[in-house]
Amino acid sequence: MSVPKLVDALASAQVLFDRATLEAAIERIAEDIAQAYVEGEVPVFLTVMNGGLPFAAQLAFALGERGLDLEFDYLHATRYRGQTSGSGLAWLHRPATPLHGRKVLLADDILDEGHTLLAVKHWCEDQGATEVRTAVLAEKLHDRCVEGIVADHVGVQVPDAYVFGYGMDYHEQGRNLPAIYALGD
Ligand SMILES: O=P(O)(O)OC[C@H]1O[C@H](OP(=O)(O)OP(=O)(O)O)[C@H](O)[C@@H]1O
Ligand code: HPA
Repeated sequence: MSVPKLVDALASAQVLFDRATLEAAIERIAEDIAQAYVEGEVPVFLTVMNGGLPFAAQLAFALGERGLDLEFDYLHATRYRGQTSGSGLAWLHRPATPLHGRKVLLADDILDEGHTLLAVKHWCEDQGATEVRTAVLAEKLHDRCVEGIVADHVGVQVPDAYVFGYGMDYHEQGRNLPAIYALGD
């Protein structure tokens, strides 16, 4: 089966948030997060790959600028696998850093139905993390979110449409677009 083309999606897509707006949102999140830790604390900073990568990188710099050191690790859990609707969550990589007794800061691109963040948060707690703080660049507005998960820090709210760019893929394309787009009809 042929892969839908990014160029065709872009032709009918709508820009929801441009780069400057997203960068400002990340600075705002960083300000709040930096205040949530006491001096000298070093949380384990877990990037949820792949989509969380651009957001996590920018957030990490913004936190470094504010004097918060981070211990980096990452995980890869996926339930969309390049498609525009989700199914069962598959773990492709788990963090190697022991989480027992540690504070964890999770960074992901989007909280949509919430299954991914909820499962990852529970897993960190099962590993013995003393606190799991969650930060997402975007939160999708609808009433299909699984119970028990609310992101602690949210950059922007997006409408109930498939969105891509700034880490999020359109059939594994467009992750490095420096804006968030909503897919058109
Ligand atoms: O709130 P949910 O409905 O669970 O969806 C959110 C998750 O879906 C996307 O990951 P995806 O499965 O597409 O993996 P990817 O980051 O590798 O693209 C996104 O990066 C989040 O991790
Ligand atoms: O709207 C979305 N776009 C990209 N990836 C996603 N993962 C969950 N929802 C989305």
